[in-house]
Amino acid sequence: MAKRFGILTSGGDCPGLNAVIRGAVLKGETVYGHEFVGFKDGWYGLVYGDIMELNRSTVRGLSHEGGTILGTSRFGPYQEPDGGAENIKKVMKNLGIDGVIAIGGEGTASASRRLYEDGINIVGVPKTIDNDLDATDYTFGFNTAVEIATEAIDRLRTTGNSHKRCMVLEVMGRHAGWIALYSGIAGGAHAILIPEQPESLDQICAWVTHVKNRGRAPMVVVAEGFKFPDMGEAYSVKGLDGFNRPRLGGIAEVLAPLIEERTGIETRATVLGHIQRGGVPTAFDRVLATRLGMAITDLCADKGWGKMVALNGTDIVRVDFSDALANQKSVPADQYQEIRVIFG
Ligand SMILES: Nc1ncnc2c1ncn2[C@@H]1O[C@H](COP(=O)(O)OP(=O)(O)O)[C@@H](O)[C@H]1O
Ligand SMILES: O=P(O)(O)OC[C@H]1O[C@](O)(COP(=O)(O)O)[C@@H](O)[C@@H]1O
Ligand SMILES: [Mg+2]
Repeated sequence: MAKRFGILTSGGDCPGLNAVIRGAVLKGETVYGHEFVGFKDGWYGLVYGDIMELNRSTVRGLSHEGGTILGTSRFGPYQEPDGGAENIKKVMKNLGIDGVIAIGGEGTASASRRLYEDGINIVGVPKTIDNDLDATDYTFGFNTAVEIATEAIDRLRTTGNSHKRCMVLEVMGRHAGWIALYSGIAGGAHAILIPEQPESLDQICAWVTHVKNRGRAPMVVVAEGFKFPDMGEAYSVKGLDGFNRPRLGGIAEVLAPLIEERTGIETRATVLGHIQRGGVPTAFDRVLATRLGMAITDLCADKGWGKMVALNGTDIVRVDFSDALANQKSVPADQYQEIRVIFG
């Protein structure tokens, strides 16, 4: 019997979300005869039954479009006064929805696990540009973010060289420094600073000075979540997000004047911000997202509630929400050391 599934995108947006939606709807309709709706603005659409129809024609040409046609938010499914599993079950029943497909990061997966434990038919697709979700080798959106950050480094290097300045580029990465590490390696940065590995100002300035003494313009890449050894929390001056977590961003603006003061080298900071999350996904991300979207309809057809699809090597596999949430995927110390030896 044909089934009807509701798709939502939750948390920070990320290039490739639309490709997942398209992959799911195309395969679900073609192979299983399933029907789909989209919940608008993340969990909000599920809690309030705010939906849009999804079918072959509404997902046409979507795989190269950034953002999410469904909208996203940091609204929580248990948010008072109307959230909670019992209300959601009623909404699903009224709309004739047999299962929910939640596309999101670790926050969305935590909420999904809780809903699953409370009796909701729900499956997940991992997304985050930060690439910090365990149980999947890569998340779509990450490759796109790395490409954008690498292009930014290339551009900063030419202007830095012209003025013989030290250039500091800040990229996203709340808990994990994957974007900084990959773009920094690709762009030949002279120092890469990540949340997992505190570095002292003395050490950073020693690298910068060494580069300058060789007649080069120093290029430093820093993740927003980077901390000096004496910092308890990452730098945050922008208040809280919709889920009451500190909004990060701006550590490059702190670091640049410190470098300039300490080394005497003129230094400029650039905060790349949401440019990393916008626009057209790379081919790699479109392929990964489309495959995950198609695989999630197989999971729905098999009633694999409580699970997510994930990339393992070149295969799309199924993992429990709990396994995906057991660990955060941080940059391992040895991978950082591997590149750190050539800093400066
Ligand atoms: N443990 C949790 N229990 C219930 N809801 C949660 C939980 N963690 C996150 N959420 C909800 O899911 C939303 C998406 O999570 P968030 O961390 O913001 O994005 P992402 O899913 O991209 O990591 C949050 O803003 C919050 O409303
Ligand atoms: O400005 P926003 O939308 O609150 O999000 C900023 C955060 O979202 C991210 O881009 C992605 O995080 P999530 O994947 O957990 O949503 C982080 O790198 C960044 O700290
Ligand atoms: Mg998150």
